[in-house]
Amino acid sequence: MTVVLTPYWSNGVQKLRAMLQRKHTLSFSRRASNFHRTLGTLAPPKLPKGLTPTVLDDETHYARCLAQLRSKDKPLEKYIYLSQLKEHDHHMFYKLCLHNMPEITPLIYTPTVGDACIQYSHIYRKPEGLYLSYKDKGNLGKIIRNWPRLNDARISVVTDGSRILGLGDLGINGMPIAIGKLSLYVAGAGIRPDSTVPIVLDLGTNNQAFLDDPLYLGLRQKRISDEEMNAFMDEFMHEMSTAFPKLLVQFEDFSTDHAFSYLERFRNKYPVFNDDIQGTGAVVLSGFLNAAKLSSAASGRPLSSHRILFLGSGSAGVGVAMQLMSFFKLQGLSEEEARDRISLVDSQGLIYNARGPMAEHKKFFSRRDYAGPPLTNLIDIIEHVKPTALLGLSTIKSAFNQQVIEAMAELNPRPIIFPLSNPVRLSECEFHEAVTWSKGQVIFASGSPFPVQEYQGRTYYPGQGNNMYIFPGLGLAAILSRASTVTDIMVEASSLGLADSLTPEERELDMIYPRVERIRDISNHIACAVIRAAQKAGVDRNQDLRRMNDAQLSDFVKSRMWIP
Ligand SMILES: NC(=O)c1ccc[n+]([C@@H]2O[C@H](COP(=O)([O-])OP(=O)(O)OC[C@H]3O[C@@H](n4cnc5c(N)ncnc54)[C@H](O)[C@@H]3O)[C@@H](O)[C@H]2O)c1
Ligand SMILES: O=C(O)C[C@H](O)C(=O)O
Ligand SMILES: [Mg+2]
Repeated sequence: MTVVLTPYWSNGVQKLRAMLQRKHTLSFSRRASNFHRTLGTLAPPKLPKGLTPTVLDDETHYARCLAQLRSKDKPLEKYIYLSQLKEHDHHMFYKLCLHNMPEITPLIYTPTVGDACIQYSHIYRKPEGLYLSYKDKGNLGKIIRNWPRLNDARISVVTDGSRILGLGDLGINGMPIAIGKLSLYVAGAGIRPDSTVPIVLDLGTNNQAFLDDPLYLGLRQKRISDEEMNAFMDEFMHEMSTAFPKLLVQFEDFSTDHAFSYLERFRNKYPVFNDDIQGTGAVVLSGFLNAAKLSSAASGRPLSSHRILFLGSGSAGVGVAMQLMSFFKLQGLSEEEARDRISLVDSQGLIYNARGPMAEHKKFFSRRDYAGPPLTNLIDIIEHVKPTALLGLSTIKSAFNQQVIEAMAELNPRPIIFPLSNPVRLSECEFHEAVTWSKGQVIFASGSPFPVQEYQGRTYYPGQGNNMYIFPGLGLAAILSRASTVTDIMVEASSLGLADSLTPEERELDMIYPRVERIRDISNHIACAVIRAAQKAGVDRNQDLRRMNDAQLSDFVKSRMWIP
């Protein structure tokens, strides 16, 4: 056996202990002779004094870390603990994640990551990603090349912090969103930790409280103009593609206008996708496919007869509405007919043509068959549209109140209610409310997690309609197939793959999304579907995968997943 001691010594005694423990179970300082025997001819190294007599073995240390985590009362303290664990021992961090997904996901991701963002400049310990500011313009290439693992980089989540969850403009404090998404890439799809690059673009902030906060880490200036931002983004994307030729870029939490405009500007030039538009669209289409079947089974009405009402018409609302067009097209409806099944509401009420000028992204779904007067009350809108499904991407807490849920339950034996805004405190309604007010009939999915609910002797399982089910598998597929672009068909394939991944037991329980504990299997399933879609579109630069049959492809995807 070859044992190279030097690097372990230089890295510290704890790592030597960990290495030894992985191979042997000996108590290092007490049994030096044993140690000597096990390592053959190597002389026992001189140990620094003062170590614990018990060697850390993985299982005991895992139990210790979990106990340390659980000993903290506040989610934000748990977040800080986990960040430090990740920095110091990323194997243990991901082991904890993988074995406790339902407990840890809400800590490293929504809802706690929202608090971590708000507090970021206060809880900050050390840099955890790449920070590029407007002051660096003209020099972005040099700074990007400072990234220590240039050749390993495969996936970057980039935010400009301008619309973090439903919390608004958080400037440079958006960094934890990029970090959290990438942690889920690693946990959920086995992307190698070394290949992830979290990036925040600091282009100023319009958040006055942050500008006034002496601890705020970002530039102390208002956001730059659209023209300045376009020039910055062009330089940024160009430099990223030359520094990291194999990188996929995920745009995250850009304010709605920029979310749409940068997706259009770059999607045919570089491998990029927008998580809030495309990832959310895919995850909701998937849940809706399963929900509509349950709802139609109860009502006896065909799938093609569903009508969907959206509260919220930003990047997420419109992104989901666009993706749900596929639901109706899959039922044989034309583009026109599909569009007529979808109605959108924004802060001024139902969106219709005669209302007057509107943002570009709202025009497609603006109703032509209604001339006014303006409908601003949600109950009036529900009575007018008679939806089978009500989806919330509005950031308006409690917008789906008792009256709203009861109105939906009156119209439908099994109403579909998806309050998708994040974090949990901005959710349009809570799970227990939807269950109680609909008398147990609701088919429910929310953006952030809610606990399981008992109602009249039955257990109800909330779905989590969050893009976290999609992006890990979609990203893994794009990386393994070396996709030159991320096409709409690939995004749709991720959605159909997810819808298809429920087990018979999950379906039996009326679940519309699979259990998050199975995330790696789900990501594998999604990745295979997306790779096939990339192959059909001819955007796969790694064409070796074309020769594999489905079983071989799935084994290959699994074999490429990093395991802590
Ligand atoms: N579940 C998920 O996976 C997921 C994914 C992406 C975004 N989201 C959530 O969706 C929400 C919206 O994101 P976005 O990017 O579209 O933001 P956005 O700010 O662009 O959109 C919000 C929309 O809500 C509308 N709105 C605001 N107040 C309203 C009111 N009183 N009545 C009706 N409509 C109102 C606005 O007009 C706008 O159309 C956020 O909370 C975000 O966290 C969830
Ligand atoms: O980050 C999330 O939890 C989902 C989504 O991307 C959002 O912006 O809300
Ligand atoms: Mg987002």
